[in-house]
Amino acid sequence: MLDDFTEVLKTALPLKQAPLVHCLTNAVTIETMANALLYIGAQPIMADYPPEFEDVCRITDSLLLNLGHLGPGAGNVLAPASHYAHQVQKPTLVDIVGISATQTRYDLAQKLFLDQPAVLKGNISELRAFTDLPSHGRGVDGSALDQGDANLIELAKALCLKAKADSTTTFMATGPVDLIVNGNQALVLENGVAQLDRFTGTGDVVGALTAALLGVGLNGWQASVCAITYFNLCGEQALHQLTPPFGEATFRLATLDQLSLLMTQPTWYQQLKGHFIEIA
Ligand SMILES: Nc1ncnc2c1ncn2[C@@H]1O[C@H](COP(=O)(O)OP(=O)(O)OP(=O)(O)O)[C@@H](O)[C@H]1O
Ligand SMILES: Cc1ncsc1CCO
Ligand SMILES: [Mg+2]
Repeated sequence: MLDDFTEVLKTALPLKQAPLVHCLTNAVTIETMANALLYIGAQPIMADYPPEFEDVCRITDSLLLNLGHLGPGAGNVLAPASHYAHQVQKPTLVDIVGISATQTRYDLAQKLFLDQPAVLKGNISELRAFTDLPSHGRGVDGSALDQGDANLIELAKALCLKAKADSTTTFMATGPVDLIVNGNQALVLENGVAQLDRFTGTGDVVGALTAALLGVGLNGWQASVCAITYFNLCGEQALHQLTPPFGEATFRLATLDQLSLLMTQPTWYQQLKGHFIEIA
């Protein structure tokens, strides 16, 4: 079954057309996100002024809502964008950054979920908070204490319940290993390197890549597997190419550089590592 995904990866990247992605995102990593989209051959538009939403929605292929840095009146920005996209069936990704930290983010995440985004993502600790499981998340960072096989199965089951029968949302929980849940299917992805946890915005970039892939017609499940695997292989390749000693900033740049390079290697997708887990 994992072979089906290698086929999706192989056909999805390089992109055959450039999706235009509407991003409502945080001020910390906004530039990294915009450039990451350009590096993979997509196009970003950052527009967070509600009167523009209708026009922007008309020209864009997907919507990304990132809760990372809520400004005054954020509820009046993210929720209307989400409702509008839902009405016109624009594929949407919600990144629930920091929801273990504040009640405001938790409430907003639950509200946005009601609009049935194609993908709802966060790190493993954020997804545990979203499903009301105990979470060791701190600020916007996930905790290794929320990893481990038993925790992953517990989270997969909670997400399954959360989704209910008619939901089409794919859930993505990132960390040292990543969990993807859709309906009663759960997949654990195993690519990546520990250094990806040492610069900010790695999860935000994975969200942007996923939104771009939704914009070219992949479903939530396919887009999630493809985005995580591609980004994590970029990290693996960066580490492989650097000669020690090197600092975190050098690793960050090398990883971002791989966003445009890795897909030019004809067999990049063969490095996908993962396995399905039983949650029935
Ligand atoms: N220890 C690790 N080993 C392998 N891959 C990792 C590790 N930590 C993170 N990653 C990868 O880095 C990406 C981002 O995951 P992470 O859980 O750190 O996101 P995040 O906490 O939302 O990040 P940010 O808040 O900085 O945007 C994912 O693709 C994940 O697989
Ligand atoms: C550090 C930080 N704080 C809010 S958003 C963000 C970037 C990671 O999402
Ligand atoms: Mg994050």
